[in-house]
Amino acid sequence: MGLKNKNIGLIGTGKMGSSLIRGILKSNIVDSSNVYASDIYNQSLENLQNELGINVSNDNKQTVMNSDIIILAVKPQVIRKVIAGFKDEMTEDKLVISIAAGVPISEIEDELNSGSKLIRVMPNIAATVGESSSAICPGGNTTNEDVENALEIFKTVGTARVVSEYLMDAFTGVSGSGPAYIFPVIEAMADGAVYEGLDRKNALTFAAQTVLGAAKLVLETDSHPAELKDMVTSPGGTTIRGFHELEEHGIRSAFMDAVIESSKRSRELGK
Ligand SMILES: NC(=O)C1=CN([C@@H]2O[C@H](COP(=O)(O)OP(=O)(O)OC[C@H]3O[C@@H](n4cnc5c(N)ncnc54)[C@H](OP(=O)(O)O)[C@@H]3O)[C@@H](O)[C@H]2O)C=CC1
Ligand SMILES: O=C(O)[C@@H]1CCC=N1
Repeated sequence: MGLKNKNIGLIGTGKMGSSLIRGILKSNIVDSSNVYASDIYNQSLENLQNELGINVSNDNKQTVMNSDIIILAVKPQVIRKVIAGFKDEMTEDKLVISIAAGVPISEIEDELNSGSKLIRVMPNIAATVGESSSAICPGGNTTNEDVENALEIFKTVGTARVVSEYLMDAFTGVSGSGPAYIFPVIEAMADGAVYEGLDRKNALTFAAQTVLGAAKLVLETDSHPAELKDMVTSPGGTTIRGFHELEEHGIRSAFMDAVIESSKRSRELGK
């Protein structure tokens, strides 16, 4: 039971694949000798091998043959072609985990041999620093142990919970894509501080720590964000002046629309 002595394979070592490899190895749930990775981009493989000591190959079949759990971290647009290339190496004991945005479980199961075990996951790039929030959705042929293994892998890189598949597009909108909506917020807040005379390094550090602190307050207190906002906002003070400015620029609808459009795009990618 558990991941001890299991081999984990990554197909696709781009931004998300390499983020997961780094996160998983940092947690020591498996040894680097238990990790196999393949990609068509040689330089990223060579870098990962030199830096982390994992097994690498240009041949996805090698990864599948050597692995008990195979994480598919290629773009949704190529996932069907990638599966077609390795499906002959699949056996019923192997578990495939797809992190492709939008692509439904039924479509991937159709591409794999019948009876194949599949789990769909939506993590995010904060896996690199152990702070992903991953939504996990098991396919029909998986066992409780498979789900436990997937939870263990994705809990090493942040939080992870099992969700219903019909909500995966919404999780993609808010959490998969979400970090990209917050980075410009941090940069723009730092820009404001630079405008006011702070040096860039301090401006970025203070802006990022402020976002981290605000997120922790939401997660670790039972308070509604509006209540927390009111705690900062003194009557006639500094915060309400800044807040009025944000409201004038339609901050809430901008962020809501970003998540809604991202979720819509996730649904489109599945068609
Ligand atoms: N980036 C993110 O924050 C998140 C991404 N995802 C999902 O993760 C998946 C990967 O995204 P991301 O890491 O951003 O994409 P990347 O393009 O950075 O990584 C994909 C990697 O797969 C490689 N690749 C392409 N074809 C093959 C093939 N036939 N065999 C093996 N490797 C191949 C690509 O090589 P090359 O570049 O040469 O084509 C690239 O290195 C996507 O499905 C995405 O929806 C999910 C959550 C968050
Ligand atoms: O932009 C994308 O399509 C991927 C999926 C979620 C985050 N990045």
